[in-house]
Amino acid sequence: MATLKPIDLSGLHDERLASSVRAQIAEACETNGFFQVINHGVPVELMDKLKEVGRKFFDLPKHEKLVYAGKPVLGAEGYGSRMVLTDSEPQFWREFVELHTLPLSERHYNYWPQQPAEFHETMEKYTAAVLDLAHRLLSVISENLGLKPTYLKEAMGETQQSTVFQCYPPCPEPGKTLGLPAHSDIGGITILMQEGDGLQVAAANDTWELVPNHPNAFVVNLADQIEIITNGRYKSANHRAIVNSDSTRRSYVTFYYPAKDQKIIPAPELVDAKVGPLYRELYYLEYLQALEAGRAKDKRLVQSFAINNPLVT
Ligand SMILES: O=C(O)CCC(=O)C(=O)O
Ligand SMILES: [Fe+2]
Repeated sequence: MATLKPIDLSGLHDERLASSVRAQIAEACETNGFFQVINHGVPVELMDKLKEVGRKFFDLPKHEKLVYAGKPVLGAEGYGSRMVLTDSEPQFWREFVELHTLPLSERHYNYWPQQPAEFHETMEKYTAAVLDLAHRLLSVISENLGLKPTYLKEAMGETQQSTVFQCYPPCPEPGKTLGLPAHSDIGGITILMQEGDGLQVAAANDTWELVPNHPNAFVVNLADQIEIITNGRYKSANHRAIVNSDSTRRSYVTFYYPAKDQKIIPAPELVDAKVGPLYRELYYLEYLQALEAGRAKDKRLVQSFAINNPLVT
């Protein structure tokens, strides 16, 4: 499992190893689109620094964090918290800060914490390094599919990027809630680092498989728009975050996704001429609207864009 044994990306620069690394990425993408990477080119000191500024922010008194409170609407930015225990629907047990970083015009600095003082500079450096990693991964993934290296990047148009700092405090009754309920990511590709175990990905027979925390590794997962663009060759897997009773867990999640007016189309090269495309064309805005209208409980959101096809489950 590529989530258990991280893929060593340094091999991409070594002629003798590159094809094996590419094959490992292809296999992970075909399995469930979840894998971990090490030696990925993002400096470890920068990863540690982002974790440090995140931790220092969450450790501030509540009233100082509320200065950055976001509005409860889709695509909102800023600080928020939801701590719900219930016997019925899975709920949230988390604090978070969500910040847009790209395009530059979407950086709303009023939501960016002023404390700790190094927050802004660290965010800027970290998200630039993670953007570069996203582009390198998208290029390998495109080539693995027989497409030109820039295919997936271009298919998503002008890059949008945001980072969510997630903080899951200890929970007195972890069986009665979830950090984050099951979902697939709606954008293109997600790059996450975690502190502590708690991320789980859907496995066979309605079970959940832990994505173990490897220090200095990133967890990469493919999201819904990649599923559509690859015409279902690569799936966007459901995942969730569980909580525990004795320690705080944090994760730092960077989303890469299309602009609202970007048209998303299954790559013609990946469409079987006899079967036709498995998903319909859409503008990304329609996807956001479908999300806002509510996810169907028993199916993944991306299935509502499938063209009546039993191959899309
Ligand atoms: O905290 C985690 O490990 C999962 C976060 C996640 O899935 C998300 O933010 O979309
Ligand atoms: Fe997610």
